[in-house]
Amino acid sequence: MGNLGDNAVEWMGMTLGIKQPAILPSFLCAFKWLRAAWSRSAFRRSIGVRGYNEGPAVEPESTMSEPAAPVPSVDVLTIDGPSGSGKGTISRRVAARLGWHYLDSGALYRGVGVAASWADLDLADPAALVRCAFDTRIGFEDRADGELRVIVNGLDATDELRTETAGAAASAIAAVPEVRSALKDRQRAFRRPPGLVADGRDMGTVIFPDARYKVFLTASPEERAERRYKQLKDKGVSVILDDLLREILARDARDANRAVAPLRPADDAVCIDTTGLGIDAVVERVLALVPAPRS
Ligand SMILES: Nc1ncnc2c1ncn2[C@@H]1O[C@H](COP(=O)(O)OP(=O)(O)OP(=O)(O)O)[C@@H](O)[C@H]1O
Ligand SMILES: Nc1ccn([C@@H]2O[C@H](COP(=O)(O)O)[C@@H](O)[C@H]2O)c(=O)n1
Repeated sequence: MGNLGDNAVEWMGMTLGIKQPAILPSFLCAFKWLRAAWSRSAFRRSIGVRGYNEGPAVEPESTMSEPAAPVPSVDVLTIDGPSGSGKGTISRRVAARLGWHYLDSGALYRGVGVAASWADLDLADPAALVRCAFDTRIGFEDRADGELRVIVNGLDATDELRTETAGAAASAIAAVPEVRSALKDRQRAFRRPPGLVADGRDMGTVIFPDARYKVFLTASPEERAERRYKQLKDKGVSVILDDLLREILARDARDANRAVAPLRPADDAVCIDTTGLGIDAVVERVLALVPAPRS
């Protein structure tokens, strides 16, 4: 398997079966960055600079059984990318800095996957999975220590959700088109003033195609596996690095090659390769795209 995470063009090349010369992806990414920066600054001039609003960075309680109508006028920053590229970490920090809401869309897929396994559902039974997607209550609690806890059907399932087993189950059910449809409105319901940072695989392409700001994060598979390894080790979970790398590559391949909403950068996304870049540096790179006064 080639390096899946270097940049957006490589992802597209993989999907199309084209092998890109090594230099081309970086060049095209840089070109896209410049083009996007140009159009954003032109747009900014036409509307003026928005004000800063204080607001919760995290959806306090799921509204999933009663999705609100989407509010297209509310600013959205989408952050898509493969597993371990840092979407969750960067999105939470950026949302906190902007005072915007935050949507961890992967937690929805993971939550449904875990609920399906609790109910002993057959992952190959789409009808049962769709029912489960509609019935599962998923809420988020922002802890004082900055950790986001995920509550599935009233139970704190955060630790179970973060396992690679839950990730693989989520990836399997996420390939079922009807499950994706069932979760669409729930995700759009997170779009509320003053703004939303949404992380996932199809935030910029399918769920919020009209988002004003779009980022696609990548990093080499090896670095992503190392990050995950360290993350799990810090939590006292014993894992083997090579196994993690294999699992991450398998999940990336499934997410990128599925028929519906495959993992890929939106045409107007800014690609950031975070290999060798620290968290703070990535946060600043993302914040630089959003022209709002902030602390
Ligand atoms: N730029 C970075 N440099 C070093 N470590 C990072 C960086 N970004 C994220 N990390 C760390 O990598 C780990 C995985 O990050 P995170 O969970 O945010 O990735 P993700 O893209 O949301 O993954 P997934 O899609 O599997 O949920 C975390 O421990 C996080 O602290
Ligand atoms: N917008 C999304 C978000 C997630 N998925 C699927 O869920 C899996 C777990 O997501 P994490 O971000 O928590 O790692 C992921 O591998 C995808 O299969 C999705 O399809 N669309």
